[in-house]
Amino acid sequence: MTGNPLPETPIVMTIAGSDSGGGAGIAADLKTFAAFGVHGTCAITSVTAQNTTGVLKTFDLAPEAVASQIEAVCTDMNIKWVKSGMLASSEIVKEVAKQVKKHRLSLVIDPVMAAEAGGDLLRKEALSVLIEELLPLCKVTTPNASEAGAIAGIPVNTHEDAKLAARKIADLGVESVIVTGGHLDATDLLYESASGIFTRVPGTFVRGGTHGSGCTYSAAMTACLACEDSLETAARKAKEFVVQAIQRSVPVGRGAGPVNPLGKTLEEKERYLALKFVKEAVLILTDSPEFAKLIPEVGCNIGMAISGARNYEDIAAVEGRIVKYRERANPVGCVDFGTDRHVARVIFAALRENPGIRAAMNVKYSEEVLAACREMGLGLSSFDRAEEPEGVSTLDWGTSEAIKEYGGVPEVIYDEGGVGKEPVVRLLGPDASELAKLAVELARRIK
Ligand SMILES: Cc1ncc(COP(=O)(O)OP(=O)(O)O)c(N)n1
Ligand SMILES: Cc1nc(C(=O)O)sc1CCOP(=O)(O)O
Repeated sequence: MTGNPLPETPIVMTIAGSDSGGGAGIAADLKTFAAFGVHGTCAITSVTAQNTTGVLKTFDLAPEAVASQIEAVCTDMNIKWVKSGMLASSEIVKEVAKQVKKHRLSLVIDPVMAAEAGGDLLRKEALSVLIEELLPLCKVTTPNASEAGAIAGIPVNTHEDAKLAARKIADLGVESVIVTGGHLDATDLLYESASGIFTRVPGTFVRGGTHGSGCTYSAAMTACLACEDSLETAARKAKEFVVQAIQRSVPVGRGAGPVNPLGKTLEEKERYLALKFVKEAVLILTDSPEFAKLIPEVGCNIGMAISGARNYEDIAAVEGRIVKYRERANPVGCVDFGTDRHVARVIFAALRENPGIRAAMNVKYSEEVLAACREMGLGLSSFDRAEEPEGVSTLDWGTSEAIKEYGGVPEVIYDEGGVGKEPVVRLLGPDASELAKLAVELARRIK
């Protein structure tokens, strides 16, 4: 075969502790590496018994165990960029310095000292070893304000303090310093010692869900640098990445919620699948000559939600509905997110009861359609528009009423209409393409 070879996947490493709660340390780092599409490897320095409320115990590994892990990976794989996180003890810091020199690694240091929720992660006496032996070997270090203050020996409460601290840290022999701004405001400060230039990297301040954000930020920097981004580009991408990972934090545990580095990747996959299922459904409906007779006067739509859907933008459906034209079903517009309201309300009411029911569509009401549904063994429930209280959304209220009456989400929810309101039958199920097949089968059973 000829043609260009695929670009090599960069291989990176994290030298850090494990967090049993899955929020920080190597868990955050490896998820972040995966989200950036680089191959992540790890050398564990310490096993922490940790959760969202803090660090309960730490079990530091012997320096030889850390060295062995680095050796195993570096003698087998082509590694350039590595990051360090929790280094725990002077002995481990010294060993990591030895390995960085031996394997000529480009190092990003996240100078982890303590966990946000409480618990020391670097012994007091190890700080001077970190300052004297490891920091001079690194390309970039990413302290937060309090870590920058501890290294520089000054309190860091303002941007001017952060600038002074960054210069002092650079004077230790560090090429670039990024004082991350989560504790001051949302702005990070990047200092490049060769040029003496400061660059501000602004971000969005997000409250809560920040456990593991420092680890995620430095892992994102490492991944971007391994992909040959410039320092400033890497700093901007890492900032953007950490903000969206905090925004997607999942509420686990009773304390500081962990960041969710893979949240966006999974959401993108969900969006791809929802679009795919609805597009398949539209093809099934438009390819079937029988289906046209099930299209109501108001038109029909079919929609599917991504998992964890929160608003209309999380539901894919047909823009402008599906209408009957020349005795065939025709989509008016494209399948896209945020295009539908009615079917979306039905889906949201169903999701509240059963998160597995993600798709709905409406079809023409008739006694014959209801009889065919019963014949097919589908579960039916209904609501009466005459009983609708004032100030509610009909479909939100009506679907919930029908679900309550049925004791779960039925496959079919209908209403018999009202003054100026066409009666409608709605089909509900886990995915849009199966619903479309069901609708075609229903159409075949009626005249
Ligand atoms: C094992 C381990 N390593 C590092 C940290 C600190 O992580 P960080 O990203 O700074 O987040 P917080 O813990 O401060 O929320 C850790 N906790 N555990
Ligand atoms: C008009 C209508 N009524 C429905 C019902 O369930 O009562 S479903 C439906 C079609 C979907 O409409 P849109 O794409 O404008 O949200």
